[in-house]
Amino acid sequence: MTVKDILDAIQSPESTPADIAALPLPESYRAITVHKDETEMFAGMETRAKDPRKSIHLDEVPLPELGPGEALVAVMASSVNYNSVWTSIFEPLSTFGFLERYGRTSELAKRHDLPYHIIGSDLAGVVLRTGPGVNAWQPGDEVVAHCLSVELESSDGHNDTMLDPEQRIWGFETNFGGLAEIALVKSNQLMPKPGHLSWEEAAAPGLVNSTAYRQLVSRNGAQMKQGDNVLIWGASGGLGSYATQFALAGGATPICVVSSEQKADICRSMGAEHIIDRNAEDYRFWKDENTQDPKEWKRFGKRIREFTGGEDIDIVFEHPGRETFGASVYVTRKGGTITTCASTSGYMHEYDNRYLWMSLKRIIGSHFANYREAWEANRLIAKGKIHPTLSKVYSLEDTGQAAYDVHRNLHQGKVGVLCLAPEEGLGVRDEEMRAQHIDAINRFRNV
Ligand SMILES: C/C=C/C(=O)SCCNC(=O)CCNC(=O)[C@H](O)C(C)(C)COP(=O)(O)OP(=O)(O)OC[C@H]1O[C@@H](n2cnc3c(N)ncnc32)[C@H](O)[C@@H]1OP(=O)(O)O
Ligand SMILES: NC(=O)C1=CN([C@@H]2O[C@H](COP(=O)(O)OP(=O)(O)OC[C@H]3O[C@@H](n4cnc5c(N)ncnc54)[C@H](OP(=O)(O)O)[C@@H]3O)[C@@H](O)[C@H]2O)C=CC1
Repeated sequence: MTVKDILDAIQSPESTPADIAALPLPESYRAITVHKDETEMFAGMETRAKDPRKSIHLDEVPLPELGPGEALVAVMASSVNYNSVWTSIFEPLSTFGFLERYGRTSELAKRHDLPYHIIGSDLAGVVLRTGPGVNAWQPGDEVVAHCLSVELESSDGHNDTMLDPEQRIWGFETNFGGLAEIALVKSNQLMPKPGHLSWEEAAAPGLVNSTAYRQLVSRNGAQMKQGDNVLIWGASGGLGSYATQFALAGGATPICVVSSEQKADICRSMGAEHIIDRNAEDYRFWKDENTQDPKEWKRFGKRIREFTGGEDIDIVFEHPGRETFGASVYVTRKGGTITTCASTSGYMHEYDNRYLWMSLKRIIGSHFANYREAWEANRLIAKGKIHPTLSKVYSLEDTGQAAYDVHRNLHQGKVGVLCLAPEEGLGVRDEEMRAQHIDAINRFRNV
């Protein structure tokens, strides 16, 4: 039995769930990996020069054993997230340390501690097998998977599954991720695939959409409400393209920051009216590597006030980190919120704390989304209220190039990867609903 036979069975209109369940599993499959013996390959280089095309490999790997509560999924498509960029450049640290630490926790978790790391934190595909104790999902089910892996043996995570002490991001802090022909997930990561989307469209939103939902909308995040002025950095990027949609759909006013006219046009096409091109307006928040320029914060704040009729920002959707954080804290209104989930430009932030405490602002740390939030975010995609922002699709062989493009900020929205799907556009089950939303679904394509 080969992976090709699995694909044939999935694509055959005659296949029943029983046929999929009866398929023998292959001994090996193709997967995108980084190698443990290469973690020092970029030592001494500046971040920008580290090239994912050199560290990312396409390998034939053995199929992992299926454990209780788990599922093996035939991956039709996946997407590139920035966490795979971090893994591929071994920053801020090598992810093999995460796999070693996980491997020490139990006999079953030892499977993850390997000399190669199969990366990727999104998938759309078909359930092949489920382990003992899995009842809600069957072979043949068409699914997407969110990337929250938890054990839930500690009460710490029982209200909010992100607070589990054994919380991990699948395909980043665990092995057997989604950039592969087959993936291993915990069954509670599975969610129904939205029927109006193709495999690659369905695989695109998962991680970033769920993260933006918690960070901006959820009671665990900024609790955005109607009329809020929301400053969104990278508003046409992975996270930002969903934050912009949430702001617009929720009756808030996004103030979108981008770095080119082309990206400004994308934001306008989503319905945003207030757009700041940070390149054209040439903000220099840092005079040199160690000194910020509050005059530039003020110039930025004045520009925002021009848009809002004098109002300041209720919520900042932060992720660039060091480069922008001082400005983000400054432009937030009295009592407003800065919510942050990342530090792409550097994690040692500096800001003037007087503007935080004297104006009673709050900084909220946010990370991915709990089970429920991930489910709610996927439901919004399935209902056609939020749309994928897929721009370009790569083959599995070209994943290194896809990660390079994301690392160098050459992409728009999300980039997809075809895993088993032989071409784009397959997997749509609800043509009628698709037709209703087709312009929004294609908004980011080939721009
Ligand atoms: C969904 C997608 C998401 C993204 O894309 S996010 C972006 C990508 N992700 C990242 O860049 C994050 C990568 N991860 C990291 O950089 C590291 O992962 C962390 C900095 C988050 C954590 O570092 P660590 O070294 O793993 O954790 P420690 O908690 O510092 O543990 C080291 C030792 O320090 C002890 N310790 C922790 N807190 C305290 C404390 N408050 N007082 C004293 N000791 C402490 C621990 O127990 C442990 O000890 P012992 O080594 O013996 O096990
Ligand atoms: N904690 C979590 O759960 C999650 C964290 N992340 C992290 O968030 C970060 C962003 O992810 P994602 O949105 O998918 O990435 P993308 O690269 O798709 O988008 C980020 C956008 O941010 C803007 N940007 C980048 N650098 C700067 C800068 N120095 N100053 C201002 N704007 C900047 C760029 O837009 P432009 O050039 O148009 O301004 C870029 O397109 C990554 O570090 C990622 O690891 C992502 C998802 C989940």
